[in-house]
Amino acid sequence: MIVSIPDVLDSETVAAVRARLEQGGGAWVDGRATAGYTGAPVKDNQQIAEGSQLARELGDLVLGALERNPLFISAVLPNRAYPPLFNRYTGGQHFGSHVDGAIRLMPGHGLRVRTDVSVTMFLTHPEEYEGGELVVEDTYGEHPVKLPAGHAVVYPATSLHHVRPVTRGTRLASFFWVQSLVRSDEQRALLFEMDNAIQRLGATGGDVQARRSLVACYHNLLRIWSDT
Ligand SMILES: O=C(O)CCC(=O)C(=O)O
Ligand SMILES: [Fe+2]
Repeated sequence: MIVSIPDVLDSETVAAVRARLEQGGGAWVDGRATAGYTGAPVKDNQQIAEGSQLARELGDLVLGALERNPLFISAVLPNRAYPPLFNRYTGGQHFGSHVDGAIRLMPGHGLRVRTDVSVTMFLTHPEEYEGGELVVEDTYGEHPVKLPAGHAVVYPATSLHHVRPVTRGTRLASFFWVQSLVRSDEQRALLFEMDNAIQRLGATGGDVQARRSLVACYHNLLRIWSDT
């Protein structure tokens, strides 16, 4: 399930984050620093050094905004998140097809995060650069994603994906992974659809008892399918 989450960061916050990243100077390092042995040969970008003060501060801001976003919560059912990273592609840089590693060690914690959901938060406007689409591959084909600054996309970390070459301008983004309460993308998608239907029934003042039964089913499925 690929879900776009609009308006996570407002334009002032995007501008403030970008200003900090653009002054990042020496904090920008070769993106291969965090790539595994299949990702590294196809990865050509830069990232803010993992664990740096800048990545921590801006990462908290991105994560805080997503954790207050009802659509993100409903689609991802987050359990724990890997601290957000920040990347930059320019001058033809790209990231070839790869799958994200299943387990990541949280820097400085010794805690492991199983990567169920991958997140990209766009920080540059689509008109500012050419190319740079995040393309998620699944059994239905290739799905190119290029969203306005401040919008995020979440997609199953099980999918092969790539970022097309940025042939003009610069693409800035934040990206990270979430261990969901529900490991299976199929089960998460069902719960998401059910939650959407429940919200619509609430908004349209539909049958209150039927809605209550659906809410009970939602929670009882979550009880069966979740691990914490
Ligand atoms: O830049 C992006 O949107 C995704 C980056 C990515 O796939 C990764 O770093 O594993
Ligand atoms: Fe990736």
